Amino acid sequence: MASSLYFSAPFRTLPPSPSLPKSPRIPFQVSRLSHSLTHKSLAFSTGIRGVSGSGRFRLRAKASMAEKGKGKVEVFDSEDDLSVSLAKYTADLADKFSKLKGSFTVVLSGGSLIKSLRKLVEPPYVDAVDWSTWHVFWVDERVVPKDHDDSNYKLAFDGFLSKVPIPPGKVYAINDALPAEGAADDYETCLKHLVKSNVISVSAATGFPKFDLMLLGMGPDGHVASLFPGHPLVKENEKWVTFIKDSPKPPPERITFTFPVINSSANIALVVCGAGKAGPVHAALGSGQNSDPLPVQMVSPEGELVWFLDKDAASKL
Ligand SMILES: O=C1O[C@H](COP(=O)(O)O)[C@@H](O)[C@H](O)[C@H]1O
Repeated sequence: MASSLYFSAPFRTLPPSPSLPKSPRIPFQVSRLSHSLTHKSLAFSTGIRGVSGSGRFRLRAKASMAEKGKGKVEVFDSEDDLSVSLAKYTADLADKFSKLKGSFTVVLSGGSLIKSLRKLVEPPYVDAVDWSTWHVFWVDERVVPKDHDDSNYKLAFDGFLSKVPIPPGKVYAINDALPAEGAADDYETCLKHLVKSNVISVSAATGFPKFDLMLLGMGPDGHVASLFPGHPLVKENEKWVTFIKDSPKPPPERITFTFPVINSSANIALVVCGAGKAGPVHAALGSGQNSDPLPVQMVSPEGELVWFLDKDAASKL
């Protein structure tokens, strides 16, 4: 299973793996590629074939991927298979951090990511996870009321948070009564309080908050959070949380974590599905180089980066 690469201790409260859904990951070949990518000294240039339910595809990796620390790459036959593995990965990390320090700080995106978390709110995880230790944040949020259809909070509440017993006081939504700039400042102040009270760790390397896990989606243009290609916000390197009033994707007003915060994370999962996103995935993981990197290419955490791709998103690799 993917998670066995991370932890030697099994997730004790869960049933033994035979009763869990079988690993849907396109097996072995991709797993070997993934493993190799974590070894920076390993120089290789290889074409790797995997056979999925619906045909043959090819993954190609070069030494430069490993050297640049592009992370581990997991490719799944379908989005459904991906969601099974993402649930286990998230539950394992929650278990690890909760045992280590009594809490688990997790940052959500909006968009399709929330649907891909659906297996986490089903058995066995819904009953086995200790939800009381979770602290939930948003990597970006649209400046709309919390009950608005564009709200990332509403999306997460409807699809995830309303189904699990995370204490409401540990779910940190933005203040939707404030305009964009005020909401960003307010959220940053909230994070600073939580750092002071040791709920959120700090990166010794950067001084920015260090979340245990960020679950990031990616748009078809290669944006992550609300950091869009070519927008000056991608270069923000002092603020923790900033705002945008001219988002190319509606709604225009949003707040977003900055790259120094994103990249101080202990773990990042980049969850990407669909052929419409294959181009940016190729830009990030393929062998070519572009002079003006897409935001997704700027995701480079001090901890572990794992790509969860369905085979359509990986189709250009
Ligand atoms: O606007 C946003 O888009 C991205 C990507 O969304 P997706 O539906 O294409 O997966 C999302 O990660 C971000 O949180 C959201 O505000």
